[in-house]
Amino acid sequence: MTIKLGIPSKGRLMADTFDWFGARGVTITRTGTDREYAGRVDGAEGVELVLLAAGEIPRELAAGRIHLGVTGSDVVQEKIARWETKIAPLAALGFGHADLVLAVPKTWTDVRDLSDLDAVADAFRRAHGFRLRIATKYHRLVRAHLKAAGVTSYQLVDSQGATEGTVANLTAEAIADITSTGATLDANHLKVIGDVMHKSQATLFQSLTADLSSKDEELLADLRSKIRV
Ligand SMILES: Nc1ncnc2c1ncn2[C@@H]1O[C@H](COP(=O)(O)OP(=O)(O)OP(=O)(O)O)[C@@H](O)[C@H]1O
Ligand SMILES: O=P(O)(O)OC[C@H]1O[C@H](OP(=O)(O)OP(=O)(O)O)[C@H](O)[C@@H]1O
Repeated sequence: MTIKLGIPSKGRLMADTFDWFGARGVTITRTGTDREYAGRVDGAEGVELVLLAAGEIPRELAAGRIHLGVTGSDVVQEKIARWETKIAPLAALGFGHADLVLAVPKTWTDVRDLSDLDAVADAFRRAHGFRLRIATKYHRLVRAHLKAAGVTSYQLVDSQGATEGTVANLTAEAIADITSTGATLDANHLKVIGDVMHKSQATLFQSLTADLSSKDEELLADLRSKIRV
């Protein structure tokens, strides 16, 4: 019996997660070659490391295939319908900060907030015969935010990467994506409008659906007390 701990398999999110656990006396190390997705956990008994793409950790938590997982709060809320019923946040980890924002061309000087966008979107539809396109991979979060703001004349077009480029490529009029420094938006001549739709950061989550034997409950309680969450 082990507790399965899902950690992002690459990049800053992986390195910062290793540091966060290390600072609490739980040492995570990769084993094998650089390209081998294997590792070990020392300092807590019965914890198995599962290295996963950050974007897949929400699904694994919701399905109960891992007990604990670290990923951005944005991907959990985006990928899992009624996420609170399947996944519980245990601790915000203080890194991986990113804001989900809506952005339009800087040349749209009259558009500063969502009510301006709503007006432009209606005019766009009348002029072009189709709805203004917003490129994003955050469909659920963007739809919920625009619905709450009463914006209806738009369509989402899926973009799984390089989203800020879609406006110059003429496949969208606006984008919704995460930003941290703002450099990518700026380089692509875009400006943020309206409020931040979601403030994301790396978070330790617990699955509410994973099976736990009584031995697992003990292992989990031991790990949680060591990392103080
Ligand atoms: N520039 C950034 N600054 C801070 N956090 C970021 C940034 N880009 C992505 N993230 C965060 O990283 C997490 C993973 O994002 P995402 O699934 O897009 O991963 P990715 O890096 O594209 O990985 P993959 O290539 O494996 O899909 C998200 O929670 C997101 O908020
Ligand atoms: O505000 P900034 O600091 O410029 O960061 C924002 C960029 O970072 C992420 O992209 P990433 O580099 O992960 O590539 P992606 O476009 O393939 O998702 C995100 O999708 C933005 O494009």
